[in-house]
Amino acid sequence: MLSLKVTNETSRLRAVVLGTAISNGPVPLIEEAYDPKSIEHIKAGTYPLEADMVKEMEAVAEIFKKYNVKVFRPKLIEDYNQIFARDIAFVVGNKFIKANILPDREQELEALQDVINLIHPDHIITPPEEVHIEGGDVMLFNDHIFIGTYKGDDYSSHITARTNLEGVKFIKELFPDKIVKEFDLAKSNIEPRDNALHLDCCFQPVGRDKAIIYKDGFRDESDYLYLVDLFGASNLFHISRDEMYNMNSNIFSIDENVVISEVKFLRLNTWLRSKGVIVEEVPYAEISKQEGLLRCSTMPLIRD
Ligand SMILES: NC(=[NH2+])NCCC[C@H](N)C(=O)O
Repeated sequence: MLSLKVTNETSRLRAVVLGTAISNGPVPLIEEAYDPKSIEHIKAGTYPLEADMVKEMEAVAEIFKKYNVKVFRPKLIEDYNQIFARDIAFVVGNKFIKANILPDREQELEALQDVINLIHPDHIITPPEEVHIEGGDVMLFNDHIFIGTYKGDDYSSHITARTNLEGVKFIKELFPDKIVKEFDLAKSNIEPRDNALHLDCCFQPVGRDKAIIYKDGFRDESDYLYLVDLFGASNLFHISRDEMYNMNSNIFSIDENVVISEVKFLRLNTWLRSKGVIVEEVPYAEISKQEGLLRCSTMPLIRD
């Protein structure tokens, strides 16, 4: 049995699911893609090659090995995208909450059955159908749960809006002792530079009291100011529109002072090191073409 425990984004990692790029399938048609950055690369003929993405993910697996983190991988589904393990389920405290994910991605959860079998059935939660929620939108910060959502009336026309207000309400009811704060995120089906696909595409805590943030990812300035107030302006690393597009907020913490980051995130990695953080660099630029990065492709099961 697995004793699940996750209460924040940065405590020492012990067990994690890492997605896989093996048998990722052929280049999707534009109408099959479900995020604008993939569409951009399909149109440009620069959609990432499976072999390159497999190499990038193996570099992450190596780092987990170095830090003695137990790694689970999904069972392979032939010709199916299983890179972004983060979104299909998520752990809050000792609960494993199955996501109600985009229908295009539904089969990804079945591939985790071997992991799910190791979890006490009382700790597995299946939300009702009206709840839309994906793990990339759920972020833990000790007594807080942050949730990315989209409050526009045109929610249903945005394939990039993945967590609805029913999802926020569901988490509030499930964890009455937590401070649940939702954030209304900028969405665009066509321009990846104006699209915060999930909360982790524009914000993420790092260390004990710091965070990476992209101001314009928030539709409502008061949501952004809530985080400025909570973390303190001097503890926030602000990223630009291009840095957001390159997914600088989507690094992944192994410990309060150890992160995995992309090798080309020079400005961010320099800031992290200046704060005493050990930065394990990996190439992840090919994966990033699908509008996800390191946090998106990992799902923590146990942290200290
Ligand atoms: N947690 C994340 N930000 N995940 C990114 C997932 C990207 C994937 N292309 C999708 O649209 O679903």
